[in-house]
Amino acid sequence: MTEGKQLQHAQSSVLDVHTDPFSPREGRTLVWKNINMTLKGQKDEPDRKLLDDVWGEVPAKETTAIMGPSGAGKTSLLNILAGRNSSQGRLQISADVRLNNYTVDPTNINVRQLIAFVAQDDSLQVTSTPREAIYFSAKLRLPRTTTESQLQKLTEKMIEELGLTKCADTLVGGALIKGISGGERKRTSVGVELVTRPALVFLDEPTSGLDSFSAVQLCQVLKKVANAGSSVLFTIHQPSSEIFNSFDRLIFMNKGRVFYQGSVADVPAYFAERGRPSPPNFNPADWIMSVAQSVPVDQLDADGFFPKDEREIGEAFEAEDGKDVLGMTNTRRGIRTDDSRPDDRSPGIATQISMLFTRELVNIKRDVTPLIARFGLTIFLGILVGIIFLDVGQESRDNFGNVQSQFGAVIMILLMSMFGTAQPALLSFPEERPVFLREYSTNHYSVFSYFVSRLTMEAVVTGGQIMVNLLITYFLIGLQGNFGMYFVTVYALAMASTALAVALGCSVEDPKLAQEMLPILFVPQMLFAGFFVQTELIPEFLRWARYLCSLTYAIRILLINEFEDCANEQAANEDEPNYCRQALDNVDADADETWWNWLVLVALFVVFRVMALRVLQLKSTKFY
Ligand SMILES: Nc1ncnc2c1ncn2[C@@H]1O[C@H](COP(=O)(O)OP(=O)(O)OP(=O)(O)O)[C@@H](O)[C@H]1O
Repeated sequence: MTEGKQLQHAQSSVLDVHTDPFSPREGRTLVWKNINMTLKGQKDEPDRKLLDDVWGEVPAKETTAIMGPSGAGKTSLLNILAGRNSSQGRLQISADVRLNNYTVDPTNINVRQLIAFVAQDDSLQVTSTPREAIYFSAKLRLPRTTTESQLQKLTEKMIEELGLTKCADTLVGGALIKGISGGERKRTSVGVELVTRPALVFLDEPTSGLDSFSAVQLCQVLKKVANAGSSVLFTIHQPSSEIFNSFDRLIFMNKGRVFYQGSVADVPAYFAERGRPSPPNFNPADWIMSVAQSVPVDQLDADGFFPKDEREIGEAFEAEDGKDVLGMTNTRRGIRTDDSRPDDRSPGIATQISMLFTRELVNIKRDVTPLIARFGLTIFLGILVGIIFLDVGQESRDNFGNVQSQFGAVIMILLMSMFGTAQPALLSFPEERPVFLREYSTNHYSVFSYFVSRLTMEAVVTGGQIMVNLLITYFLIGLQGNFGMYFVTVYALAMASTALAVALGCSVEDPKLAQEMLPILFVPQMLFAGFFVQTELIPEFLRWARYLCSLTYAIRILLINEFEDCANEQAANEDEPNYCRQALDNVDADADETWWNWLVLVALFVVFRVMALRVLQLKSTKFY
């Protein structure tokens, strides 16, 4: 070969490594023993052993299937190994799990991020297409040196291998948006994980919902991944004989115990030796399933099924000081091997934020109904309030009733903005939670990047919403305070309220529960703001709470903006009652302290945002 050709060859093989999802990789062997899972009985109930001394391994370069009757413990085992199940409540789990013979705690987020996990319920962004979902995963998880053209080629290859070409540009879809079929969604989830060339791949029932052709096609893809060096482990229900014979290894679970473990090729001999040979022309998978389900356990035990763990796996390696499992150094974004170079790092925070922000923009564009509803409602309520308080702001302020109506109009604008912006923020995270947790736990981006991209989007949408609200209400009502001051104050209140809403939203798992929490968000604000009940009438031990209510400060700033001039003018005429001053006094508004109100309003925004970020960080490491 000439020098030029050698160079060309070297360049093309470098390109292949980056564009081929099945390029060779260093494998990892996962070994486990003594996995027990017990459900503690209540009162006199006996304990229930759900997994009993389960042992096994997933060697590199092989596909291992977990099979067994319903309730045998397949999903429990897979979830324990993938760190998605741990002791809680009455459930007690103990396990000795080793990765390359280093003891690991699979629930540790750093270990979880080493495993590509495809869950049964695929949590994909509903407004993305399969092509976009796979590209998003590749872009954020592959080394930052991967070029755009390599990412595109890799994505296309993955789409082709998984038979997704026809639906590559159709939306994934969900409950309210029509999209690709369940099987296509499943294959997209698989593609999202495989595109990063992971060393460990776990899949929970990847073939369920697929037709037989697609199921075979998917198993071939998994086989290719294993051939490239990965360890592949998956649960499966009722495989056809073609699929069954395509696995390398089988772990057959029965009643929480290992019923068979070993090579698929050895299955017929194993059953024959124990007096249960598979009849000719019978799907071996169906046969072993029928033996496991129809023969009493005592009999199976006596026949020599349920093999004991006789492997000599020896002592686990000790992790070195300052290093985590596998002799790896723990870094901010997961575990990195010692020999990983700066170029191997996945993209930084700026790319993560820009990718997330762009996806959110596309999401809004494709699912525009919530945005239309949000702005539509703002316009409707703005017009309603504007008509009810039409020109009230222009009325003489020598009259108590007029000042009271003007006071009411300002409060209405603030309440409307607070409700209209905080409510969607409260509900949005619980809805996005499954996608966020999946992506975070598979190392797509940091919590901080997710948080900043969400905050930026919220800031833009909230700004627009407040502007629309004020353009209608301010002019219809005929308010006299400075318009710019109205905008910044209402905007600051909306951002502080959404900050609290986001903190609450991040702390609950269920969108319905988030809905139930709405009153907590608003009722205290209204109670402590001083316009329903005077502060002096609130029990002393509760008065401190008003300092936490952003509404209190926004009201003061806006009332000063609206009434301060008139309060000073009326003060010149000492014989007349000063209604503007009374309105300000009612809420303890003092023009000399405006800066203080601003300071607290901004501080509340910052404190609630940091609180939300912390809650999100804490919650994101738990994924069961
Ligand atoms: N958190 C839990 N609390 C109580 N029981 C549990 C829990 N998780 C699993 N189990 C019980 O453990 C047993 C094994 O459940 P698992 O979901 O692992 O079975 P499986 O083999 O995956 O079943 P299937 O094929 O039907 O999905 C079942 O009897 C189940 O009810």
